[in-house]
Amino acid sequence: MTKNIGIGLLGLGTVGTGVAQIINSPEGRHPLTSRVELKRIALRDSKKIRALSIPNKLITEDAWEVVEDPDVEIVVEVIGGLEPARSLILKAIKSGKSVVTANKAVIARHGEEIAEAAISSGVYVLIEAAVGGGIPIIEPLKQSLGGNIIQKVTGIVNGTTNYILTRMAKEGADYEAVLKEAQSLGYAESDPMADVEGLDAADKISILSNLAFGGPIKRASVPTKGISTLQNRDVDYANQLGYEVKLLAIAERLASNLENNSSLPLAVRVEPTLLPTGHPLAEVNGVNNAILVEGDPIGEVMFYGPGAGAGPTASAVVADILNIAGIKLMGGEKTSLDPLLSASSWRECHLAKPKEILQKNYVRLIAKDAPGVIGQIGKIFGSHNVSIQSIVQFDASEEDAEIVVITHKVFKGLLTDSLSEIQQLPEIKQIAAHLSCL
Ligand SMILES: NC(=O)C1=CN([C@@H]2O[C@H](COP(=O)(O)OP(=O)(O)OC[C@H]3O[C@@H](n4cnc5c(N)ncnc54)[C@H](OP(=O)(O)O)[C@@H]3O)[C@@H](O)[C@H]2O)C=CC1
Ligand SMILES: N[C@@H](CC=O)C(=O)O
Repeated sequence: MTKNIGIGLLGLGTVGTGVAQIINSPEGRHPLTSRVELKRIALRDSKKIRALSIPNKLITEDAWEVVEDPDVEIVVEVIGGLEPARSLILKAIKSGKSVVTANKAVIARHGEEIAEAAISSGVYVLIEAAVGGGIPIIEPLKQSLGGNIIQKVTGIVNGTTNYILTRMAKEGADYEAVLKEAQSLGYAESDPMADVEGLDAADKISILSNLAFGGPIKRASVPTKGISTLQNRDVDYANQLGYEVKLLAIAERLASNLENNSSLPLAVRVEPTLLPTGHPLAEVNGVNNAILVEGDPIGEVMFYGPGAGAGPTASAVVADILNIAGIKLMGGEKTSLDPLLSASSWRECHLAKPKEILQKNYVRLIAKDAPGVIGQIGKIFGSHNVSIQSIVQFDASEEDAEIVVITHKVFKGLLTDSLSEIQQLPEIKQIAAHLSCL
């Protein structure tokens, strides 16, 4: 019998612990599970090992020992952050080891460099856990949907913020308290600002966009707005008007026919968005994520499930480990011959200018409660060709009114121009909120 495949685990926190638990309990699982073996595990502080029976000799506080260990054939990177994660991954690849990572931050920024290194070393880098936690979405985009022209990917891809928004909307829970809870459940990033400011979702949509449309975009240029400034009253007004508010990550192609070799324009963004009640993503609650993919000829297909936490994320990491182990046990790696598994880019893509993007909008204005204000607002929108779906007045106080406008789809530039003009009206005190709508 051939020897088992040696695994080097970088990180033994929420995800690393989940991975170790699965590998150490192969009974009842796929037979390949008992053919992979933890050989070395790194964490920063070895006193922090959780309730796991792991022999001391496997543990090190020096992550480089893991990537350099000759018994390690697959390196699993679940330490997070950019450095030393990037350098450890590159070193592992250079040493001929395949890599499995859940680190979307590093893949969104250095994915091209890592993919190129992997191809030239003939090893795999698999990233299923980097987007959607336990939901299979990377492999479906790389393989199962390969025959489609993808039009749009719309996702709830951050479990922490969806958990917070759900608890706030359903129970009126306090933002700070629910965020702490999400941290203690292992959902949040080590710096939870990455979750609540939308950065984690922007990492994930950059990765999905690359897979869906065939080329990388500049991660730093993805327009990103999180939920930290979202106000309860907007969630409340949205609900009254028949919408749910979710942090959506969207990547959409803006051209159907392209001249050969020209760059594909994309609209990619992360922002709190109103979804009509009844939209499939409006029903996705708690830590769950969902990714709706629209393609030709498939139409719409939605991937749904737990988007964060030890078990679901470890499920995706271990699936990648077993994929690679299976190939190795069958007689070796063959990545450079296997473009679908390696997922290298094949086209140039670029982000469209914001003013070229069509979207529906929710705008909340605070105005003096004076006759004719709504008419004036409507007139200005009309003069910029911004068509209004609804305009509703809510009373904020005795003197002030809150006016909520929902527009039809309009170029962002036209909306911005009309809001600048509306802001000059003497009756308008503030443009208090501007969100997009589906
Ligand atoms: N938690 C989740 O639900 C999900 C997480 N991910 C991703 O998985 C990765 C890990 O996340 P998670 O498990 O939650 O993070 P944790 O903070 O819980 O765990 C990180 C682990 O890495 C160790 N570590 C950090 N830096 C080093 C270093 N330089 N050398 C050695 N060990 C180090 C930490 O050690 P110590 O504790 O001693 O500091 C800890 O064991 C991240 O990239 C995250 O984005 C992806 C999907 C879901
Ligand atoms: N912090 C992330 C973890 C999974 O990617 C999230 O909340 O989704």
